[in-house]
Amino acid sequence: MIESQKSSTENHQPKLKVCGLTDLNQIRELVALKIDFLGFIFYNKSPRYVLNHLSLSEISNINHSGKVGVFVNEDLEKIIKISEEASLNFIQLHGDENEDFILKLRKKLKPEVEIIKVIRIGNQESEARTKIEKVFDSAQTDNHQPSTINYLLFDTDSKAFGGTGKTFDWNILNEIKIPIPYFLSGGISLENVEELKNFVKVNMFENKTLTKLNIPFALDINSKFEIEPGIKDVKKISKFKSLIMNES
Ligand SMILES: O=C(O)c1ccccc1N[C@@H]1O[C@H](COP(=O)(O)O)[C@@H](O)[C@H]1O
Repeated sequence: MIESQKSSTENHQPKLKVCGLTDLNQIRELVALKIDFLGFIFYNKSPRYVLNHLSLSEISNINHSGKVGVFVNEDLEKIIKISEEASLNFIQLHGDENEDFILKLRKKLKPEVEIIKVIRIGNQESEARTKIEKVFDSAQTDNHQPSTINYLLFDTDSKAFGGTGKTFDWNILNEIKIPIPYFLSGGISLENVEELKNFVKVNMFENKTLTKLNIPFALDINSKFEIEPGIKDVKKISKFKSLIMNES
């Protein structure tokens, strides 16, 4: 486990990712706010498609160690090229990428670039469990390195893949053993912040039989903190951060 994973699970304070960024001034404000992860969407069907607004070299010049590129069923060579030219630190696979693809990607990516695999959750706990097990079972049978996937990210299932602003039932995760740190995503907003804090607390104090990793490693916010797609409401993000960090 890398240092950043250790510190977050030990102090139980989830980190924060803001996704769908397209504006350099806003990115500077978020860097000043010490947001842990900055998400850029490289899916051209998204209304937050970053390359309509910023070039790869502009993204590369952003001085931050948590730059996440979000891809949906993208060509492997294209992910590698974008990852290198934009100096990304994390690759978020938000589509139906299979284990074979992920292994090939791992081999071609720079070793320091980490992989976040998204699992889209519907209404069924059993389905969520199967999806998680599938990712890790095949990793073992194929002799994959344990570090092929560094993080999971749970988002609400949808035909649009992501950015729907819809939540799933987080309690589905309560009884599932999640083997690596995860990002919690999907419709997180100021309106469900108390519910969210409660979810984190339940996993911290009541699920003693489960690993501490069941506490989200990071929270991922997006469409519920926007003025329009890709343009964030930085004040709202700052308020959310204070509430989550118990600063107010
Ligand atoms: O935001 C998008 O447009 C998007 C499109 C395709 C795949 C992922 C996308 N965003 C990711 O969706 C989740 C949740 O967003 P929301 O809070 O429900 O709006 C987040 O992880 C984004 O990375």
